[in-house]
Amino acid sequence: MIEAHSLTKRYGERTAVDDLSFTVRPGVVTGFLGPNGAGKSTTMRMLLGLDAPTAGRAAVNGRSYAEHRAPLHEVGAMLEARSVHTGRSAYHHLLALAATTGISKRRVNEVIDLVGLGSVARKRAGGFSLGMGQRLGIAGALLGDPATVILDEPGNGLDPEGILWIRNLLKGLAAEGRTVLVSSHLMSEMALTAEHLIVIGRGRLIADTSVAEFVAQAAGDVVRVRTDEADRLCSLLAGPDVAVTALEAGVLHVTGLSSDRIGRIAAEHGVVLAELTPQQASLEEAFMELTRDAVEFQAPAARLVEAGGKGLAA
Ligand SMILES: Nc1ncnc2c1ncn2[C@@H]1O[C@H](COP(=O)(O)OP(=O)(O)OP(=O)(O)O)[C@@H](O)[C@H]1O
Repeated sequence: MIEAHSLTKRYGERTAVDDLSFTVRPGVVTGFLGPNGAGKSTTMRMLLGLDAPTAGRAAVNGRSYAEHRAPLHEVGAMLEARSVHTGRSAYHHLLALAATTGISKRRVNEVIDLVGLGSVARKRAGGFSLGMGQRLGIAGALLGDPATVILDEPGNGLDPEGILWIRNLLKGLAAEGRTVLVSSHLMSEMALTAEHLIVIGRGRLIADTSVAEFVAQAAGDVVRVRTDEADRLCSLLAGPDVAVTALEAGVLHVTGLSSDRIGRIAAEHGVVLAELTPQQASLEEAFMELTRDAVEFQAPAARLVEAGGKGLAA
């Protein structure tokens, strides 16, 4: 179990993490999401005692990291996959790590097999690909057979097979009753891996919810409508809380009205609909929607136009 209580970290004027509280429970994979610069890495470093909070406190399995007598057995982490002595082999890197906490050679060989590095374990880690480096980082995190695992972007640099492997690994670790907190930018992957999400933006908590609820909350009542009379339908749907976006010719995305209501309005006015589909947002869309105000660097977004307003956004 991981607990953050009002965690705050300031760097001079900049507040990287702002009064952040959450609990990560064992048994499910929890995704840790947020736009670039949201404070994910800073939070993870504070959970691991690598950064001191300006205020608040963090606990892993009931105690702060520093209070654990054998921290590698409590929490395994991979923050930067490349924090490896590049001249050492994967085997010797792990052996050196193991030696500091009395972990056996047998366990070193076990984790090497677990992450699929058996054939290259005696090679210099400096020559490893990004994906192999990630596997080595994960091996290091699992060395102490920890009850809690914290991984920052573990899928980085992995090919599709590697991504599938990490998904199954994380789910397996959670199924064994471990606490698994994992950050990622790969939303589609997170949707398949995580059951629960903690989403932050500008250092603050945006959501602490299940993946299903997160998506449902963001999806709102978007309905996809296809018709040859898009402009006319747009005027007919006009209302104070209704927004219509034209994504392509003849296709409208409507929010603020149910598909039932849209269908009735169209029928009343003889507008023929070729499609009327309530939309399920992807995790990516839900994430973009809920963190829109929290991103640091923003590209111009697609324009939304009130139905019946000055026209449709292209
Ligand atoms: N050592 C530091 N000194 C000053 N500012 C820092 C330091 N570390 C992080 N920051 C700032 O704190 C904020 C949060 O950074 P952090 O790396 O935790 O975000 P992140 O969510 O992990 O981002 P990314 O997804 O890009 O990795 C950023 O604005 C960053 O510039």
